[in-house]
This record gives sequence, C-alpha cells and structure tokens, in this order.
Amino acid sequence: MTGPLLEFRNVVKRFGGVTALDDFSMTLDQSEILGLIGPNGSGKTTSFNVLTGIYGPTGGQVFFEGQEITGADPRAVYEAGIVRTFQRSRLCLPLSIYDNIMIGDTSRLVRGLWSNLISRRGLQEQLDMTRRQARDLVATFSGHLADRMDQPVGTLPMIERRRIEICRALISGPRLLLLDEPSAGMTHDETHQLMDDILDVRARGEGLSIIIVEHEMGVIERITDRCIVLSYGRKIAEGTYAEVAADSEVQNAYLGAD
Ligand SMILES: Nc1ncnc2c1ncn2[C@@H]1O[C@H](COP(=O)(O)OP(=O)(O)OP(=O)(O)O)[C@@H](O)[C@H]1O
Repeated sequence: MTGPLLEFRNVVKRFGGVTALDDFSMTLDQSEILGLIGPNGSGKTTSFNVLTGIYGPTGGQVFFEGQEITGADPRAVYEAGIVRTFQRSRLCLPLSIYDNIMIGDTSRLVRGLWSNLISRRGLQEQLDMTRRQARDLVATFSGHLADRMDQPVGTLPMIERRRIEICRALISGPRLLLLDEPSAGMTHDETHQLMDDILDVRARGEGLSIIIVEHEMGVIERITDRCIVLSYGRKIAEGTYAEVAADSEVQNAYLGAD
C-alpha cells in the first residue's frame, strides 16, 4: 500500500442545525499514533462515529487502505480492520474476562451446528486455541490478569477493565484502533500505566495504527506522533503536540488562553 491507511476527504456531518464535522480532511499513516483533540462538542467522537458506520456522513468521503468506505455499516468497517473502544465502558460486568474478550471476535466460535456436532474434537481444539490466543493477548498487558481469565470483569478495578476493552478490540487483529478517552475514570498513575501498554502494543511492530481522542494533554504529548485539533467541527491545527500547543488559535479555542 502506498497511500495513507486512512483518509477523510471533506467530511461533513450535520445533526439538524448543528454542524458536528465541517469539511474535515485528514490522513493517517500505517503505524502512526494520531491524537484527535479539541474542546467539548468539537466533533471528535462524531468523527469516530462516522468512520465506524454509526452515522453516515452528510457529505465527503472516507477511504481505508485505498478503498472507499463512506457510509459502510459497522460490520463492514470492523471486517475491514477498524475497531474502537468507547468513552463509557461497554463491558458485560457479570461475564468473565475471557467471555468479554471473545465478544470482540465471535467469528472464531461460529463453525455451524452440523460442523460442531460432527467434529466435536475439532470444536474442542478450536475452543482451546481461541482461549490460548485470548490469554496470550491479555498476558501482553498483564500476567496477573491472564491468570484470572474466568473472573467476572465487574470485580476488577478500572485500569484492568480498560485493558480488557482494549484486548477485546485487538483480538480480531485490526489495522486501526480508535481509542475514545481511554483515561476517563482513571487515576494519573493508572493512565500512565495504560499508556505504557498502548506504546508496547505499537512497539510490537505489527503495523497497528491508533487514533486517540483524549482530554489529558499529558497523555497526548507522551504517546502521539502527530495531533489534529478540532474546534466546532473544523480542523484548526495539525502537527506535533509541541507545534499545536504553541498555536495561538489552539490556545484560544482549547487551552483557554487569551
Ligand atoms: N446524535 C447526535 N444528535 C444530535 N447532535 C449530536 C449527536 N452527536 C453529536 N452531536 C453534536 O455534535 C457536536 C459534536 O459532538 P461530539 O460528541 O462529536 O463532540 P466531542 O468533541 O467528542 O465532545 P466531548 O469531548 O464532549 O466528547 C456537539 O454539538 C454535539 O451536541
């Protein structure tokens, strides 16, 4: 692939009289970590929702790996290799770590009734392999968690829940991971640890790209290669964290300086 992994071309999203995304264009390269920042209501989550097929855009186009995916439904977007986490936890608290992760890739468990009845050994082998893969993935975040795959996630602290949500997103082997405010509800130290995990995931060198929406500027500064700043749905700045933080329009819109 020669072009960018992801491209938004003049994307517009209106909700009635509100323009949540206003002629928004951007690109993302393979293995890049991009920070998407801006004040409340500036269109960050809407860009994830448009990309993942929750909302069709009012105008413009979206391309992934050179293919147009504008308005594709969430399943097609997932199958193309784009996964996300949400601002609010979407874990099933009474279910185990293993079950919550496998919700992220049920295709591994669907072989069909006849196949399961005729080849029960095959089914068992598939279940064992799937379990091993889920455990290995969790172990890359926390050996401690990997030893407790049958524990209900409702009994775990927030940082462990966030790790499980990220594992659930990663179990399908995506090309692009969208993180929507991963630090929400966590302490400073927990956030620092989680960012170490995210940097480790990227360092594994499997070409994973990440877009992170985050209000904690320390997080953005530490883990992003590049940032885009939105204000009222419009891109007002783009560059390294240091470059955008020094931009006077950004300071006015976002950092609260005069
Ligand atoms: N489903 C919707 N219906 C109507 N308006 C919406 C909807 N979703 C978003 N909006 C509006 O679009 C604008 C952008 O919202 P969005 O949630 O994308 O902002 P954000 O930058 O993610 O904000 P925050 O940092 O608070 O999460 C806001 O004015 C919001 O009220």
